[in-house]
Amino acid sequence: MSNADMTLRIADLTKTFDQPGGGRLTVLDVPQFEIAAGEQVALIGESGGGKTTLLHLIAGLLIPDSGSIRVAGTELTRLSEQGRDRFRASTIGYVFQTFNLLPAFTAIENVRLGMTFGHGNTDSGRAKDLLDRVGLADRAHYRPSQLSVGQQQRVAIARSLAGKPRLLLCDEPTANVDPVSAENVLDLIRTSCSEENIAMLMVTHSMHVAERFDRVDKLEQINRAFVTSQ
Ligand SMILES: Nc1ncnc2c1ncn2[C@@H]1O[C@H](COP(=O)(O)OP(=O)(O)OP(=O)(O)O)[C@@H](O)[C@H]1O
Repeated sequence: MSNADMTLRIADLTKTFDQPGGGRLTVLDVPQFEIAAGEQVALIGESGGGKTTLLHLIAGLLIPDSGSIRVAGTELTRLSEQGRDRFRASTIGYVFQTFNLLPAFTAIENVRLGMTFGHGNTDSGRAKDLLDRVGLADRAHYRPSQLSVGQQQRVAIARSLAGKPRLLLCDEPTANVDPVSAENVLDLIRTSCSEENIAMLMVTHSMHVAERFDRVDKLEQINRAFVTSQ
């Protein structure tokens, strides 16, 4: 496929960390990893293998030792830290296992924050639509502590979509919610990405989640470095 058809294109990526006992640990050595526009990919792998590290690199929260990371045609490794922050806000959505909502703000304010970082001004209509889409129109003015855990995760999903990202990164988004909410969360993310043609990479430990995806990649298959904490 051509560059234009690829939302994510990684080449010859390496990432090492200092080890507490001295020396450096190579966590990632990925010759090639690509996600096409609108494609949905589940990433599975052993604990400590480097899945979260890979998501952080793609989000520009970490920088690699070497290699190339292109997201929607932009080479992240050429951007400054500020440039990466700006690019992330406008182009990448991130759903965390632990939601990361701001406790002092209501549901709708949390969703709007996903836009302020991206475009400077907020679109109240879209924030409302997103809360409606995740089934929380009647909870718009509740703070996170006044919401159930599953509802908090749905607010976090609405926030991640607020800036109209091209790529959504999800790190175990169903790990902390009950099985019924997990199904809802998964459906919601997948449907929202399909509707807005957002490419998506979801890290999961759950085979139940992974088997819902057409494409399931094992980190061990794309990563020549092999690290495990088990
Ligand atoms: N800042 C850091 N400094 C040193 N080592 C680190 C750092 N961050 C991660 N590592 C190491 O990198 C490896 C990969 O960690 P990472 O969190 O990416 O794994 P993971 O596949 O997401 O694991 P899990 O499935 O358990 O969440 C681990 O061995 C970890 O100890």
